[in-house]
Amino acid sequence: MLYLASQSPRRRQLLEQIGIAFEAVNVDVPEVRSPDESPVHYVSRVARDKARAGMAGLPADAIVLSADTEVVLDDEVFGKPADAADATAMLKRLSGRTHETISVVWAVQGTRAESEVCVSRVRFASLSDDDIAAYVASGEPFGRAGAYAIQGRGATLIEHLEGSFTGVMGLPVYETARLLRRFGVRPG
Ligand SMILES: Cc1cn([C@H]2C[C@H](O)[C@@H](COP(=O)(O)OP(=O)(O)OP(=O)(O)O)O2)c(=O)[nH]c1=O
Repeated sequence: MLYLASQSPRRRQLLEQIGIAFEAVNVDVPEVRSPDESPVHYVSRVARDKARAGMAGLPADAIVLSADTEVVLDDEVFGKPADAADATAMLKRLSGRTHETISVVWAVQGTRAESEVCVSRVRFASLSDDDIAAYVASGEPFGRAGAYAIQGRGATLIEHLEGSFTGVMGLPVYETARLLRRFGVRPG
């Protein structure tokens, strides 16, 4: 049986989209980057912690899938904005620049643990203060790494994407399907 250790509705929706049967379990792990930790290592570690936390109380042969997504600009990691001021500051930083989104997916079964990394490059249009204020007022930035959602109104802020749309959204489905195949999990 496959379990998705995530409270993210996006991740559940994307896993459903590819026809994989699963049950969702809620996890909540601290997301704190160590000073010397590279962005990819950090994202991977957090995603792996989610899978390990998700294993608690499940049968020994359960397969647990988890993911983490962060936005990276100039080696700085942008998680979810704390409030409107934080969202505004992040969007100002992203405006007119290209950043990376990093998504790492882990599958864990007993002592076996494997991952896939998906890095995309996203170029934002130059945004006016009014554009940013209107977007923050829409509420969409909250709960989203980097204060935007590519699957929502945020799409109007993005000039160019190089990589994986679903990876930016939170669960890179190509990489996820490839990872799950290695554990014998296929669409039903
Ligand atoms: C960049 C971007 C992020 N996001 C979301 C995906 C993730 O839900 C969130 C990043 O936070 P995460 O910490 O990766 O995930 P989460 O806390 O929402 O869910 P869980 O840990 O329970 O799996 O940002 C979008 O929905 N669209 C986007 O374009």
